[in-house]
Amino acid sequence: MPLNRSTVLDALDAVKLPSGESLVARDLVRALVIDADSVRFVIECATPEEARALDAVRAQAHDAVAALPGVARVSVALTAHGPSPRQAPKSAPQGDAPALKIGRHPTGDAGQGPQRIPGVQRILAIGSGKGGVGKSTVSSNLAVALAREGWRVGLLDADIYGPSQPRMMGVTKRPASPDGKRIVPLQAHGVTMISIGLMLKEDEAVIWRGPMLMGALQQLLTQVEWGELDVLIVDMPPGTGDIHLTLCSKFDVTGAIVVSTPQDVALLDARKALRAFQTLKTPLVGLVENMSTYICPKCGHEDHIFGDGGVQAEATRLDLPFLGALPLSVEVRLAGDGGIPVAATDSPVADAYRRMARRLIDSGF
Ligand SMILES: Nc1ncnc2c1ncn2[C@@H]1O[C@H](COP(=O)(O)OP(=O)(O)OP(=O)(O)O)[C@@H](O)[C@H]1O
Repeated sequence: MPLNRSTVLDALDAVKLPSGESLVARDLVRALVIDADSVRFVIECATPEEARALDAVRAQAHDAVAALPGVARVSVALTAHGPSPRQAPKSAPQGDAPALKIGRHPTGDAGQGPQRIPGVQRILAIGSGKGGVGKSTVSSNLAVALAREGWRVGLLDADIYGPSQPRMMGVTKRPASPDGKRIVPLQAHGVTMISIGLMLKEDEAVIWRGPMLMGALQQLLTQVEWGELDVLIVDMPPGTGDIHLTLCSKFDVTGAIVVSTPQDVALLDARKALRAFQTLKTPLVGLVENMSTYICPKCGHEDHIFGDGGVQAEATRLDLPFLGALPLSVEVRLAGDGGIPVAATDSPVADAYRRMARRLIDSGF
């Protein structure tokens, strides 16, 4: 019997949960990677409590796969979608940083051209001209909205100097690195994610420049076990710099989205970000207007406090798709701070993200 995805899933189908259902029938198996004689996968539970209760199941799953002909190594990680209900995520990562040195000089691939990541269909960079316009908020919510539309989504927080995805996605667990080389990503709200913020030791400041920064990004892209993904969203640092250069020149980036608020000054900066992606020959997938209108939570009155329709007009001027406008809403901020992105809720803003995700999928980018 050849070792492949279906033989592994058949073996896992025989592993039963305490409820009597199989692991496969409950759809808990994620990020299955078969690499020659080694098999890796993740059992993703709904809550940390459920994950803790399944430790014995994890061991049975390990043994079931290890018993298959041709398997020499098995690695099984047990993760949860997100934090327990009612438990606010703590901002500092819990536990020790993984035994993996992150941050190094890039390894050479001179002359090979842009690299693809095995199993990853598309890489989508999300950038902005300046900080604070909501690029990370849009990245996490779009990731969740795409996952809710059925896509297999990865999220890489490449905002090296200000990683905010652990807080926004409610993840505080350290990623594991069983062999000091591969990094097992985390799961939250249906999204496979990693952030440089989860990889660093306590109090370790990132003071890297140039090559070290490029090497760290290269490690996160190539050493994380992303599994099969329809899209890997990369939350870029604001502005333009070494991370942009590395991502867009060394990797086969399918497209970029630029987020801006409607003010003229923000748009001026957004133009710089657009030009940087164009210079790097990264196709522009579209523009997003964040903090578009303000809806008063008390009276429902809608105000264009940062101006009106500026990003849409810019998209028309540049002949680029306009992917949508998102309101300035306290609910968005509270959701982000609480580790449950608004797109994971049933708020009207979640609907705006759902429409944006649909537009993106339908664009066939
Ligand atoms: N539509 C919105 N309504 C209300 N608050 C928002 C909205 N979008 C973002 N915010 C809040 O604004 C702050 C900045 O957002 P975010 O971190 O996403 O910006 P950013 O562009 O990624 O900034 P940086 O790159 O500097 O990290 C956060 O507190 C976030 O919760």
